[in-house]
Amino acid sequence: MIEPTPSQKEVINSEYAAGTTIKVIAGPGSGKTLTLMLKVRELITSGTLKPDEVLILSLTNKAVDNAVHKLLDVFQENEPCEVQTSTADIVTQINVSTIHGLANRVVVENEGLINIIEENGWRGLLKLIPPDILKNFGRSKSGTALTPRMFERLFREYQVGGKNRVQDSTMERIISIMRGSKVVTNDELIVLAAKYLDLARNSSKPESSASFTQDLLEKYKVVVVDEFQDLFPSLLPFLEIVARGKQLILFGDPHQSIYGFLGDNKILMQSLEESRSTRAQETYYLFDNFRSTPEISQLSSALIKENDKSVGQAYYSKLPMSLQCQAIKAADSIEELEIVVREVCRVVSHSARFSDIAILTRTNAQLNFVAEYLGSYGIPVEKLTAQPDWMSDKTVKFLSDLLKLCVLVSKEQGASGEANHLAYYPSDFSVIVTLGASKGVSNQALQALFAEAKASKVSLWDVLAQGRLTSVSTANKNKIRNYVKHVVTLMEQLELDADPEPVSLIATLADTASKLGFVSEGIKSAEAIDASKCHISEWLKALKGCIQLKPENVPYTEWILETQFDQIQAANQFSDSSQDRGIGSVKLSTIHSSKGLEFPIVFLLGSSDSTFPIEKNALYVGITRARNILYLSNVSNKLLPAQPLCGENIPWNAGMWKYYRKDLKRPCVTNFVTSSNNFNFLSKRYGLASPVRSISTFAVRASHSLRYVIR
Ligand SMILES: Nc1ncnc2c1ncn2[C@@H]1O[C@H](COP(=O)(O)OP(=O)(O)OP(=O)(O)O)[C@@H](O)[C@H]1O
Repeated sequence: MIEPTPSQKEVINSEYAAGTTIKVIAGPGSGKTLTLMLKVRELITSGTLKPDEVLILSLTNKAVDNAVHKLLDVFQENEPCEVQTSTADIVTQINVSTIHGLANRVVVENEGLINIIEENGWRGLLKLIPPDILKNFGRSKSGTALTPRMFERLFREYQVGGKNRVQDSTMERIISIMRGSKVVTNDELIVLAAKYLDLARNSSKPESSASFTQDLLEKYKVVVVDEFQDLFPSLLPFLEIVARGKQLILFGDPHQSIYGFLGDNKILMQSLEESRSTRAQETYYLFDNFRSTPEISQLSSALIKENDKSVGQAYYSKLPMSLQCQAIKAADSIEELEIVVREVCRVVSHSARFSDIAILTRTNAQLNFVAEYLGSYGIPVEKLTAQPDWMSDKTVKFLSDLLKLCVLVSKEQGASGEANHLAYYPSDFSVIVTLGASKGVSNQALQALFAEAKASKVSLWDVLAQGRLTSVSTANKNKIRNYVKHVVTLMEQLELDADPEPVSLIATLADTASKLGFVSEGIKSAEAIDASKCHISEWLKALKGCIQLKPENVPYTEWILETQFDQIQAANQFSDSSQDRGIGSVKLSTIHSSKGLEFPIVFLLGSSDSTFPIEKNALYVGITRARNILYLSNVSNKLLPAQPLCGENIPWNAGMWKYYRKDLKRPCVTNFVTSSNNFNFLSKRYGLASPVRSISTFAVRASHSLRYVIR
């Protein structure tokens, strides 16, 4: 059990008072996240607040995932509290959410199901633009076809252009399709949610407001925000209204602010603080560093050149590890990765495991290159992303889109006449996305059908279901009839009112997806199929959790779609096991996705192209992820001192390994081998036969160790 330091205790025991603000500023590894969890535990176990009066907000699904795990940990280690409720029950009642997830719940509650546009949505919308217009309208610099991502960027630029923008009929048409089919971007979601909260607050009959919206205004007493330095100005209207009248507790580290491209965090913080009516604010600092060795901490402090305020009295300090940070200098990316492979091999020949190691890059493209390169040596790797992989899996998304289509179409069919004759129908977007992703339906056919629907003022689904297909070719007709037939069967099979059981729900959706010839660009290899199966089973786990959180009067299928942002919390709380996934793999992450995490060994890759150096705060985040060993490769930043970076003979540094094993509570192991036979064996298996660099004794040993660990 961890004993909080005096400064952590001050935060944990700080007084609860409605309308006040508590700000906790602390460096990496100072126990911010832990203190946040202990503070929440204290508020609840002391009886000050009930679990359902606490709202914890994060920016990414991964951070929510992390927070739920940590909450479960801190409540589990607590002595049995007076309230006879199990840990999982208490944690279930605490609302841990992403800001966008919360905004989504408010909007859905007030205007029914909406679509938050993602890559498949942009791809679908792109299919509605005729080729001649597309040609003039947008093209990549290299002249290649417009990708959904490029289209999304153009759309954003157009919207930001405001009143001064030159009207573009295609963009205007896309905007009206989006409005009509309830399709919003993430930024629009925040604005809409703030609008509904404001309406509810000013309503003369508050009891008439929807209950989640009302709860958000009244039920919660404390709003805790983790990583406040990552908040950006467009979140302000929503945050300000959610936190009004409550105690707002903000944890963060301004030096770790790395989302500057979304807007200035300082502007948001200033406006947020000014908007608090009482303006009573207390600021606390945590000065300890439980994570990094003094050698690594020294390097990170040199980078930010801490000012007086943030240099306080540390209560706890680690002993030196007798190893300075390691500098890697390479002529190009290949040489850089050759050195990384060699060093990975060196450390795993000793007490390190592959899972101790993280390789951090600046961009996703670099990350993919590293994954491929290490993979070619047979080194197991695992990519970390800002949200769990299953949430962005294309197959999971398609199945979810199919479900949404069925729910929306059946709602529209059940609606009274007044809902008809709309310019666009909510189900239109789901048809565009699902029909567009099914095999063999051309863009021209989709455009013709859409035009027909608009001319007749009926929904796109009605055009298809009524067989008004005169404007499309015979081949397309057959595909579309096939699509309609399978979707109609799916709607019958799903029995939407009868709350289908999650396993059969997914099985039925998957069966229809295969009959529709759904092709996911991601699924081309056997490995990708395996990964997709794994993602579907994780989704299933989340859906099972969702059932347990569902209010009685909402149909299950609608609940799944409404809460899709929050399923991560359900997946965690109701999971049967908390097994360590991916043990034995080197973690690969962009610096951005590594936030809040720590690893015993970190390789921070720069780039051989020094014209684009890593931004200072990102470099700071990367460096401070390391617990024991830090390699900086081709990181050129003038703010870093030339010393104490140096190259050391790590394998023979016995004192360092002793420290390493003690710190990570590892048994003493030695994997040494000198026989070249092992290398010959491995060189065939892992393609080590003709390495770019000469084969040293280390390579022999490392190869042997690879064999051990991979087995
Ligand atoms: N009082 C304490 N005693 C011992 N270990 C502690 C204490 N407080 C925190 N730690 C440990 O320090 C490590 C870092 O803690 P935590 O992840 O909460 O830091 P953080 O401030 O949130 O870091 P970052 O800003 O990088 O996200 C964890 O391993 C945690 O268990």
